[in-house]
Amino acid sequence: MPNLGLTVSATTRAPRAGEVDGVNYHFLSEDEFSRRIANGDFVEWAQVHDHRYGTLVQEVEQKLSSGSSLILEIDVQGALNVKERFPDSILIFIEPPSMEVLEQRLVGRGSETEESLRLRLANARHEMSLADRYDVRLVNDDLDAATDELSRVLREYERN
Ligand SMILES: Nc1ncnc2c1ncn2[C@@H]1O[C@H](COP(=O)(O)OP(=O)(O)OP(=O)(O)O)[C@@H](O)[C@H]1O
Ligand SMILES: Nc1nc2c(ncn2[C@@H]2O[C@H](COP(=O)(O)O)[C@@H](O)[C@H]2O)c(=O)[nH]1
Repeated sequence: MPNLGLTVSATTRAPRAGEVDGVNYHFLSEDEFSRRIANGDFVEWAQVHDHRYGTLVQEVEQKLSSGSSLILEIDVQGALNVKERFPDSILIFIEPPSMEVLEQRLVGRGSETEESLRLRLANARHEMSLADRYDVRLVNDDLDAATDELSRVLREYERN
């Protein structure tokens, strides 16, 4: 398995129950996020759903300097920007088995209002319409099977 580092993004979204600052995200105020943009601190950032999310240059440099390849878990806008800036990057589109299953999962998480649930589902539909711009598509039905498939894809790209 390749040596992989997962970057911790910055976001203006409020932490969910159990989320820890610096582990799940760097949780920033709107002002701080704007200041970081002006400072050139982001490799990419995007407005996703109702909040801003971005990949910090510092996170990327830190992980790369430790010899890791990087995984960015980011939205479609961010992914396409990264591909343009780093053409060697591999875009893997991880999709739910169906919109119904995605809705059940989001409702089960208990994190969304009716309004934010509708917004996330509409955005998911839009993101899925762009999935053919990705290098690989992977259906996340059974979690263990999807994890195995992701490992297989990563190993395959590591070899090439
Ligand atoms: N294979 C799976 N089986 C069961 N539940 C899953 C599986 N994969 C993800 N989930 C759960 O589904 C919910 C939604 O996950 P997902 O990553 O799609 O959410 P999200 O990050 O909010 O989506 P988005 O990228 O659209 O913002 C989470 O609670 C997650 O734990
Ligand atoms: N363009 C970016 N998108 C990001 C980044 N970090 C996360 N995300 C995407 O945001 C949504 C919502 O995430 P959630 O934690 O609120 O459910 C999801 O699609 C993430 O992939 C980022 O740094 N840049």
